[in-house]
Amino acid sequence: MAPRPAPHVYRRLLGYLRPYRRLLVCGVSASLAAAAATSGYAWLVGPLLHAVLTGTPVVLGGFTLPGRQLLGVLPLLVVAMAAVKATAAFLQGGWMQRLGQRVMADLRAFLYARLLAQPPAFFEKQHSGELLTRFTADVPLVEFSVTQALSSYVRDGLQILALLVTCLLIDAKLFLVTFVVMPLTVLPVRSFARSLKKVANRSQTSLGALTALTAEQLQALPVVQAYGGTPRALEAFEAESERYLGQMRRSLFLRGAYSPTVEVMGIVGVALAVAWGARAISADPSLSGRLLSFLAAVLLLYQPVKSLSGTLSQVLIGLVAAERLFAVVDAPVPPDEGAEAGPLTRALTLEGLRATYADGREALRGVDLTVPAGARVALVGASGAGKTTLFSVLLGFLPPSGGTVGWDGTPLSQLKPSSVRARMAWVPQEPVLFSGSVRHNLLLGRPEATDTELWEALRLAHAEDFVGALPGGLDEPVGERGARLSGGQRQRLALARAFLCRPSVLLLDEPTSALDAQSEAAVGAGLAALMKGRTVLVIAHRLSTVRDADLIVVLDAGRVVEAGTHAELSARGGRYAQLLGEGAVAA
Ligand SMILES: Nc1ncnc2c1ncn2[C@@H]1O[C@H](COP(=O)(O)OP(=O)(O)OP(=O)(O)O)[C@@H](O)[C@H]1O
Repeated sequence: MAPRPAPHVYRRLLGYLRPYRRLLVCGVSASLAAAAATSGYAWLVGPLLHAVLTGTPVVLGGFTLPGRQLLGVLPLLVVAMAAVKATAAFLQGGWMQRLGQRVMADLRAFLYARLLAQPPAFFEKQHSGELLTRFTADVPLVEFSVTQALSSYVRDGLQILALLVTCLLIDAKLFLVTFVVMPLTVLPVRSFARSLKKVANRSQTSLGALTALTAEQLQALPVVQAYGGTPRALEAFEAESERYLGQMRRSLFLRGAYSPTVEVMGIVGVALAVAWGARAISADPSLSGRLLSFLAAVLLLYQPVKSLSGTLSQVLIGLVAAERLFAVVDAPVPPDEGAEAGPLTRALTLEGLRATYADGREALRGVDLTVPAGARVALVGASGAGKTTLFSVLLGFLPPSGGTVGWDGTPLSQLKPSSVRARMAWVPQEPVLFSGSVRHNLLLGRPEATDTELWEALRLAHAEDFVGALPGGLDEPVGERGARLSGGQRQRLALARAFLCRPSVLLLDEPTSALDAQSEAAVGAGLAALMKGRTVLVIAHRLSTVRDADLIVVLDAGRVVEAGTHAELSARGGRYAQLLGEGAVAA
């Protein structure tokens, strides 16, 4: 994606505020009150101090107060102003924080929804650990740009504006002398912004790489340990961590140097004002009250200016994070539209089907195949022949690069992908379970299923006995990726999940993992029950499955090279017979 200028990104970020306009108006109003109270201080302090010190009367809101009487009124006024300012600041902080949190929750949910709609190819390009940093590191940075920064913009910005206007009204000439240096501050701010953006981008990328590396090593830790790879894993981690620290050091240096630079420029302005003011007072002593007010306003400017300049550097980092978030959000998502697919009643027809991966590798090179409804078709072929790719195309994960797939005669491209998936159940070779309870795992395909239905599915999958024996039954946690269950138990839960979906078409990658004889028998029985009465496409690894299939399709280098029954193909002595001989299909 072409890089966009930061203001564009910020405007887009602020677009997320739209649903919460009322909160924004409340926050800005409270900021206005706080800014007015602060300027009030400056406005009053000069004449009041002048009156107290010299005893001359002062006119306040139409009342003429004698100088001495002010000694009683002054503390009350100061307390009243402070109370207004504190209340307004409290309300403003609360409202703006709430606003920011809501916006961030929306952005996070939007980002997640976009990720969930992406096909597997998207995740091949980016490491999942790196994508996770978008949530864990980038979102909080953006959060700052919207929550605290927005509060700071409104609060400090209004305060600065109000104090500047106060200064101008107190004495226009003094104002010009003091703030003549202001335009000069633009120069360091601009070059600072450019450098900081560059460094922030690099440090976020480096943090992403660090997270990706950590996630991968931890996920595969038993293998890393078994191969004695822990020292190398630590080395790689430390190297990446060093790179990240280097970027952070640069970023912190830039941020650290920025505020003092702006401060020094401000002090130069104040010094000019004092010099000019001192000369003016020596000519006209009545100006002293005005000068005091003016200096009070300038001093009150210090805090909001400092806060705003700190905010600016954080915002720049937040914008870099926002650009990274938007890059994910803007990645095109395949549309989920088209006619609703009904249950398969006639046939699944593949005509000249081709499929090419993003790297240009053509995995299917013109597959012709008809799977009649209710038939069991076994796919066999050497490793890399294209069996899994065929499943990916049927599931809509990989768009065909040529040819068509017909669902009862309707091209798959005209059907809504999610409705086609809802008619299928896919049981991968390695069962995929999530941390959570047995129930949580089963309900994935049909969230509304009752406990009775769950037990029925478990019975059909030959998993009823072992789930019944678990202390928590359906509520028993299965651990991360089902780590607390045996391989055979995991497989049977995956089968029960497929039962619950009541699929019309079953895509099965037959499990061949080294199960002991007893659990293999249980998994086999569950599989047989699942296949009964359904249209089944099974990547077969066992002879019993192949033998029972209505049709055996032999794939080789992305093409169907043979098709027929076990008896026909065995007798032919072609590729199928060769595969049997090589043990690609085991007894
Ligand atoms: N994501 C991918 N990107 C690029 N090429 C891929 C990808 N997945 C698979 N391939 C390639 O496509 C070809 C077919 O792979 P596929 O996984 O469909 O084979 P398979 O028959 O299922 O093999 P196995 O029995 O070993 O699982 C192989 O050459 C493989 O290297």
